[in-house]
Amino acid sequence: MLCSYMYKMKLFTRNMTIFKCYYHYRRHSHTLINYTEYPFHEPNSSAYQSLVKRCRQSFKTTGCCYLPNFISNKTLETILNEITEWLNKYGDRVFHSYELHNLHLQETTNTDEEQQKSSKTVIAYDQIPTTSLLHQIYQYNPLTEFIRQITTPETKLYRSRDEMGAMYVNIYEKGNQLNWHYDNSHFFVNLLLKQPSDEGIFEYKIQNDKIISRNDFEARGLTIFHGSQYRHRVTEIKSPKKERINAIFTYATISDHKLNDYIHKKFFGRIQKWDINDEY
Ligand SMILES: O=C(O)CCC(=O)C(=O)O
Ligand SMILES: [Fe+2]
Repeated sequence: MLCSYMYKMKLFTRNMTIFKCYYHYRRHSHTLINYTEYPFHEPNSSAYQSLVKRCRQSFKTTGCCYLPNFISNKTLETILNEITEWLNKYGDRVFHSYELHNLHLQETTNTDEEQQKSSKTVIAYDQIPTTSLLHQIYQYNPLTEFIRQITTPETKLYRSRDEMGAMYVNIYEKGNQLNWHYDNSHFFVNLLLKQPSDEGIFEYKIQNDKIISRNDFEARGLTIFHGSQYRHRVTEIKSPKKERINAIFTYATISDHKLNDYIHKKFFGRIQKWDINDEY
């Protein structure tokens, strides 16, 4: 009797262990982020701690921390399908921006100033459904905490509250580029979703105007870049069949960060918030 009871208990414990392993596997294998390389779910682990250290060091000394294979192939595929769906639905209501600007992304005022030409298509935050994978990644608290530890470990960091600029998707097609500039925000976080190997390349200038060309950047990679300190650009897409797609995640050290109407008009082509419910 006792023996049979103990046997059942043993079986139960074994099944529980199998279930726990399976649950852990499901949770962490079929999720958004590549948890094997980026163990955000185990912030106390030495693997996580050394990732933070390495990335912080790289951001501080070179202005750039690049995390290849940040999301899985499956996540990428779903995100790209979602973007195609939005583009089909929204048609020409996404913003195609054409800009002449100076190095600080302002309108050029005097004729001596070098004029920079930029153009791209933008899907704004209020056009991105809350159910989308991009939204889930942006809203993932451990990612925000990681970004804080890399960029501003001495202060708090919040996701932006801006209706259009908190997170947005940039699409560069033939003739598009983002010319040399410094960002208004301290840094940017960029999830690459499509990257041709030889066009639409992210470049930045370091000491003595030396240009660093990041030909090594690939779709699925995440970049944290000190855009207020380093002049940077995305080179022109020249071929008709190539495109570069990326999502920008915006953070701020204040809890209610919002852009003004002028910036909304300039970068998103409108002042009025998009009512996503009207479009479905
Ligand atoms: O699209 C990129 O990779 C760079 C974007 C950028 O420089 C910016 O949003 O300020
Ligand atoms: Fe920038």
